[in-house]
Amino acid sequence: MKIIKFGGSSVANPTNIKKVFEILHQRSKEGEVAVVFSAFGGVTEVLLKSAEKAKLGDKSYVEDIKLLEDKHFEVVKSMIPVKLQSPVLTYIKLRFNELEDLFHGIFLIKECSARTLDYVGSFGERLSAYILSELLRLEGFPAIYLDAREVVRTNDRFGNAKVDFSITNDLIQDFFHQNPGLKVITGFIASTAKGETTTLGRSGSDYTAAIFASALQATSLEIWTDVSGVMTSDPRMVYTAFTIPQLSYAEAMELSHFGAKVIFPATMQPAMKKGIPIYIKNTFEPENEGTLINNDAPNGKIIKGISSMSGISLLNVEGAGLIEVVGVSRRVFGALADAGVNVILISQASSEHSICVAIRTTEAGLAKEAIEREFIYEIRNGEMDPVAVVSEMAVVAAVGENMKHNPGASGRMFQALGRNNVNVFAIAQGSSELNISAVVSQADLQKALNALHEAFFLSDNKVLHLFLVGVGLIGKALIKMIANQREKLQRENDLDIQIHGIANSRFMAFHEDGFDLKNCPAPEDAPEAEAMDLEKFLHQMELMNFSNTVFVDCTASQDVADAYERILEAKVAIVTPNKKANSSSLEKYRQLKKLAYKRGVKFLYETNVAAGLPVINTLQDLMLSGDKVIRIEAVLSGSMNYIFSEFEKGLPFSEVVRQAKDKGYTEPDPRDDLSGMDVGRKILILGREAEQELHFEDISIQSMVPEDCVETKDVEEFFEKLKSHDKDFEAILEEAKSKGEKMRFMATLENGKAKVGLNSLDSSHPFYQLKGSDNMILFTTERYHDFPMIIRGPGAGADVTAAGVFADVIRLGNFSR
Ligand SMILES: NC(=O)C1=CN([C@@H]2O[C@H](COP(=O)(O)OP(=O)(O)OC[C@H]3O[C@@H](n4cnc5c(N)ncnc54)[C@H](O)[C@@H]3O)[C@@H](O)[C@H]2O)C=CC1
Ligand SMILES: N[C@@H](CC=O)C(=O)O
Ligand code: NA
Repeated sequence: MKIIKFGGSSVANPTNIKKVFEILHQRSKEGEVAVVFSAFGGVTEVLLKSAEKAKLGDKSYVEDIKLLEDKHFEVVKSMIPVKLQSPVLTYIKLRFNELEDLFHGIFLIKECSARTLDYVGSFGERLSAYILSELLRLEGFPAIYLDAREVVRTNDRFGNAKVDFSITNDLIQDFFHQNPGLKVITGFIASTAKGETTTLGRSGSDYTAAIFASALQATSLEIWTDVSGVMTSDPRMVYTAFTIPQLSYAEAMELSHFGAKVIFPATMQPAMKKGIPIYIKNTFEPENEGTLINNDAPNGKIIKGISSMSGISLLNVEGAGLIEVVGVSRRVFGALADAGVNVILISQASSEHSICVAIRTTEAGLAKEAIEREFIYEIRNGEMDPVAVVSEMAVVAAVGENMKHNPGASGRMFQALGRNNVNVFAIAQGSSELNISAVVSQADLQKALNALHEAFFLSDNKVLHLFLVGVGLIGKALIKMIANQREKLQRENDLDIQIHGIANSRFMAFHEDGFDLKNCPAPEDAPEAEAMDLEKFLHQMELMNFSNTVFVDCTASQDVADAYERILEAKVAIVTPNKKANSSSLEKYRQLKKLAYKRGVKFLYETNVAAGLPVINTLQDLMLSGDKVIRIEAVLSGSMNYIFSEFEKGLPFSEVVRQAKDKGYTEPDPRDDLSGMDVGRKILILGREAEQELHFEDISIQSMVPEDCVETKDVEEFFEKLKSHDKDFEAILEEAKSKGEKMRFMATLENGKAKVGLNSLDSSHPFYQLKGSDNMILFTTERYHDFPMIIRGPGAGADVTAAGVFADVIRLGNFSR
């Protein structure tokens, strides 16, 4: 015998009911079944609310009841042939006549006792199970309607009655013995010995099913609902949550105690006692295996699920007067119990200085008052502080039997929370080691759940959540590279990269699950694109509150760079090719580094200098290993090197500058390159990385921008004007040529002073050989003294730059968890 229970959503309308029949056809082929039904979706709520309305003298209950009647009529009219409808419609009509009388009575006397309310509530299941039994007969099942009030005996605690199992079991067994056929049972309702109607409380229909399963020694109990079993976490907050295939009874109890409201622990009790396996299945996705709850859930992962509870407040009872005083906790919890406050979590440190309890925020005022009343004298005498209440809290809990055998569970849990900047306010773990709970702020809940979910379930895959500002040349190339490498990274590096936010200077867009990177839209073409607003962009990034969030700045914008402090402060890592932050004031540069360190996040900017060439990392390694930089000589501009080496071939200067821009070597505004500003910024950054106190004013820069080209209204006009100077540049070229030399735009740094400008070099100089967008950096240090360390290669362009940014992102993967 198998007991199968369908919830309200499974029988909410004819379409759903047909799905239920398919399942029952299939199940009854496998052996004997009995079926328990809830009321049609939403019916019980309306009944109870209408009773409340009637009690308050609100006549609109009449319409509510009429609508309910229609709802039931409709099911019959659409599912039963006209000729056969009459007796079923009559049954419904009679029940609603009864209901009308009942409500009229409530309306008149303005009173509705718990007993009456149970009677009102019983109509939902009585109607649904009766109608469904008739429908099942038409479907060819030998269906027998069973009003559970005939067999389930309870005491008279109306609203939440206690079952008398010895009588109930006998009655159920007798009924089944005497009535062969498919029993179609009303969930939720029962009766007292005197025949008064009672109900079984929250999730009462599940309980009914478990009672029958237990009485009949069923082989299994199936609970069919609208979700595919118990999930690893709340899928509305954790998009990667998945169905847990198997749970032990204890694990299911722990999980459902918190967020996972698929089953209600008490309802499992009768089935659990008999060791009957419980399946949680989805009526709308019957092929999904769902969750099996039984005694021998295999222990694979360290934990089975992560649940949560919102709307929590923390009460802190604290004071020197508590130390080594016996009976304090009895008084605290006694006061709370007397006030009817439910305690969700308790934590007391061994110093005994404070006791901390988590309760529902709705009960916080009451709780504070109750404790302060109890300790009125201690508080007056200053032995104890007034009770501190912190609201807007939530509880997250990692649940699983396997934690008993795994010392690393709490380490992993708190590491994941800490790394993601989730502050933990209180911790509790029972000695059963089935559950570790932490109290966090409500604002951090989603991040906490995701961080834990990743740490425990996706541990084979770290996920970086990117927010990319500046989808220009470099930004686009970066997206393409990530798209192409993503699978390999997942497979071979256990790393996944998702992009949740994209922006250019005009538009921004977001995607909860991450954009489809193979077909990533431009920000302006993305669904729900909106005008770019940096403040809003950051706010949205913070709201999404992912673990391992990375802000990628591929703009050349000062405004974006100015936001880095705030971003690091929020424990979000930054990767950027934008030089503006590191080349602003020395204090700012130092402050950003300090902040990143303090907040435990990375700020990576390898592409600030020489694009993807490993210059910054190399210099940092030299410094960390104790070397000292004596001199840096470098060609640091890909565009300037391209311009001056291509120019030799005979094209007009302005034309070559345009080519450099078209090839993606220049800054968004090529005057930044020609003016030496870009190289100035780079040598400044190198100097600072070499631990020198370098300010921008310490750099002398020779600009190559003719005076009348400085103030042009846009880049086009600049190119126009530049043409008129082609002759001047040719003259410079001729002079170098006449000496057998080449022009190189260089930067040098020595003795705390930096110089940037055009030099004419003979063939003995290492820079003489440079071609195209090449950069070359010579580090003369204490260790590399006689011969400098040399780094050379293309130092500008979309691919080499995006690749450098990408490498920084991948590097972050090594730090994250
Ligand atoms: N092109 C190259 O070879 C190299 C470039 N870089 C740096 O990479 C950065 C990007 O360069 P490119 O992609 O070539 O420039 P780009 O002009 O093609 O792209 C810049 C993007 O940033 C967006 N943007 C500008 N201000 C913005 C703001 N306030 N908010 C949002 N978006 C904004 C623009 O709309 C554009 O989409 C620059 O900082 C540049 O110095 C670094 C190394 C090499
Ligand atoms: N415009 C720069 C590239 C970015 O740093 C260059 O030409 O080197
Ligand atoms: Na670099």
